[in-house]
Amino acid sequence: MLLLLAAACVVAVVLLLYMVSPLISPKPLKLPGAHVVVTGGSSGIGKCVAIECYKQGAFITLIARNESKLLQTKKEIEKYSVNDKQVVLCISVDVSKDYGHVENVLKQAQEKLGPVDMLINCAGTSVTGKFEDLEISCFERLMAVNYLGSVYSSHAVIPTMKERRMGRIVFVSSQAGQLGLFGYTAYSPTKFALRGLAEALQMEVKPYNIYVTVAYPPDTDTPGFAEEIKTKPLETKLISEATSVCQAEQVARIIVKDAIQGNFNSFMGSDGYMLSILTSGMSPVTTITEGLQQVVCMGIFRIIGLFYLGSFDSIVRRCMIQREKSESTDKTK
Ligand SMILES: NC(=O)C1=CN([C@@H]2O[C@H](COP(=O)(O)OP(=O)(O)OC[C@H]3O[C@@H](n4cnc5c(N)ncnc54)[C@H](OP(=O)(O)O)[C@@H]3O)[C@@H](O)[C@H]2O)C=CC1
Ligand SMILES: CCCCCCCCCCCCCCCC(=O)[C@@H](N)CO
Repeated sequence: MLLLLAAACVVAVVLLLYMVSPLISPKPLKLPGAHVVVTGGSSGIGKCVAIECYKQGAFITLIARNESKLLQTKKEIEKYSVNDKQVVLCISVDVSKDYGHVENVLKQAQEKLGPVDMLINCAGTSVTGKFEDLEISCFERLMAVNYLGSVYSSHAVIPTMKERRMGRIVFVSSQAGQLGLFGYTAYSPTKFALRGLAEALQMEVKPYNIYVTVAYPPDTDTPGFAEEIKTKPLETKLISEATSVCQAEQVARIIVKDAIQGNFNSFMGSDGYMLSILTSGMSPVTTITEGLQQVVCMGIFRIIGLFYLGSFDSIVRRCMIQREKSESTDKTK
């Protein structure tokens, strides 16, 4: 009886998804000649995203603070030109400080290279540490850069996208924006916040043919990651070993592909796949197969997830015992 009910449910879901499928599959964005803005485009994942779009014929605006890093990256990107009209524009601005300023520079970029077809919000930074060891200013700064920086840039380009009834907005979250882990009390909430923003915004702009993508990269080999690792607690390091470190080029390729297709979810690797199914919640689906996979796999992935959580808890406990031991031997010395 129960089995029959389950089967009926699955059939109903399939039918429903097929009914709404014309509404949920966007037309791919054409990159040749398109204007792509990449915040955080002078380093790491953002730089590789810019290169990937440039290789496919896009015009690029790079946004970051440090001017010399921007110019150096511009030169690097220009090596990959596919036609002699392509332009790489650099804008030095702090996306987290003054909304008026961000709005202004994006207006200037649109005057030079035309309306923005795709915005990739990649500017971001991380700080790890135990909750009580992190200064309050860290929480404020990370929220300002990672979350508000994405709000400001997106807010400045959405009106024109709505007028043109086309566009793509990408938010670069993190696997740490899908689950909370030891050491990420300041960072994770900023990445979870992007998901909430993306869901609400997607519902608003879908009728205008604008598609929102949230990317959840795992640890990725970038200058930012090299900086982060210097102060990572042992617990965070050990837990992060559950996934391997990705190459920025590979992460960028997947983000660009998903953004062009208008996929809401962008993940990397098998653990990324499991996490995205597990945390799909009430997020929009872009293909029928995606919805189906969520329905079918959610339960089994939860079981696998519980094993991961158990192993993370035991890492944290072991580290605590180890620490207490070494502290007490220190005292007896
Ligand atoms: N590397 C990783 O392991 C992962 C990274 N991510 C996320 O991906 C994004 C990129 O990370 P990654 O490539 O490692 O970072 P990097 O530190 O290598 O690059 C960060 C970029 O953002 C710019 N930036 C930083 N702060 C600001 C600001 N306030 N205003 C404007 N630009 C700014 C930097 O330039 P400048 O300093 O000159 O301003 C730089 O171009 C981040 O959002 C990060 O959280 C997600 C998952 C994993
Ligand atoms: C059922 C499936 C379970 C899968 C468990 C996966 C375990 C996740 C470990 C995540 C490591 C945190 C990555 C943060 C990356 C990041 O954003 C920073 N490096 C930024 O600099």
